[in-house]
Amino acid sequence: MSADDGREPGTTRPSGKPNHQPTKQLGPVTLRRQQVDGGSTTDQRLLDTGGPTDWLHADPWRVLRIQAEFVEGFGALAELGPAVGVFGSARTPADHPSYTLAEEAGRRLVDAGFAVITGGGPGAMEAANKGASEAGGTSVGLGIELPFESGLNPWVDVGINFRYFFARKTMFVKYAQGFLVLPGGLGTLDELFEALTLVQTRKVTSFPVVLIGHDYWDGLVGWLRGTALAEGKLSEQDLDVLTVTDDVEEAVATMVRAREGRFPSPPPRRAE
Ligand SMILES: C/C(=C\CNc1ncnc2c1ncn2[C@@H]1O[C@H](COP(=O)(O)O)[C@@H](O)[C@H]1O)CO
Repeated sequence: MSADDGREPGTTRPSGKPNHQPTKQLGPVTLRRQQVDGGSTTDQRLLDTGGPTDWLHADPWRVLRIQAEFVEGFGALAELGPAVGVFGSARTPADHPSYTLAEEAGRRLVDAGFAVITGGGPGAMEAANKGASEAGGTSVGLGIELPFESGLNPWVDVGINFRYFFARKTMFVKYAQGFLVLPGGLGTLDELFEALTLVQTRKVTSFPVVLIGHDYWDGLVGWLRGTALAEGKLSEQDLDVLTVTDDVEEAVATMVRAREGRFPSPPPRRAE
């Protein structure tokens, strides 16, 4: 519909075409015949609170929610400073050695000047947030809306709740300079392999990934080297960023070294 034909945009128009079928123009999208919703106007649907709400959940509108997640995430984390992501099982109980290691990791990372970013959930995430918060550092939780809602753990001091995994995952890799990965299941493996893929494809550079716990991770690393690498499915270089240790202090030292490599002292200012 043209803007100068005297009719409200997006409403029914006699076109002169067969049967004067209603036409609706939504930006670049044209709808005709039964695709046009019952001839109601935009403001009518806005004010008619009893009306159908399906449009709220339509994919084109979902884009705005997705966009909002990026805007809110970028806004909340813009001034975070150097940070490390800590990942691990949501099911790690508080009396498990992995919980203690995650807590120690959170604390040591803060002592080394890092903010700590986790998935904001229970288990290893909670432990890392606890260590970071108790050490007086910045304890970030990027939560995810799940059908079995567990909410942000109580040790998250800066929390954002995401609906979309992909928006949340962007925040992890954008704001963390490396990952410490404790024993975990599918969620942890997803986060681990996303980081390795982004390094392999040079989407992120200088991004150390430290797996904590030889007993848990050696089998996986052995398979990556003995099968995936041996059969040419990845290259030695792709695994260069990956180390395994039982020593949290060493894991944090790896992050510090990477930070020093990535952020050398700034060049002297030029005289004006
Ligand atoms: C399973 C339970 C709660 C799940 N709650 C979560 N909250 C936030 N983030 C989560 C949650 N579950 C998984 N994640 C993400 O995946 C990683 C852990 O997954 P895993 O399969 O447990 O290894 C973790 O790093 C999060 O980013 C009930 O307790």
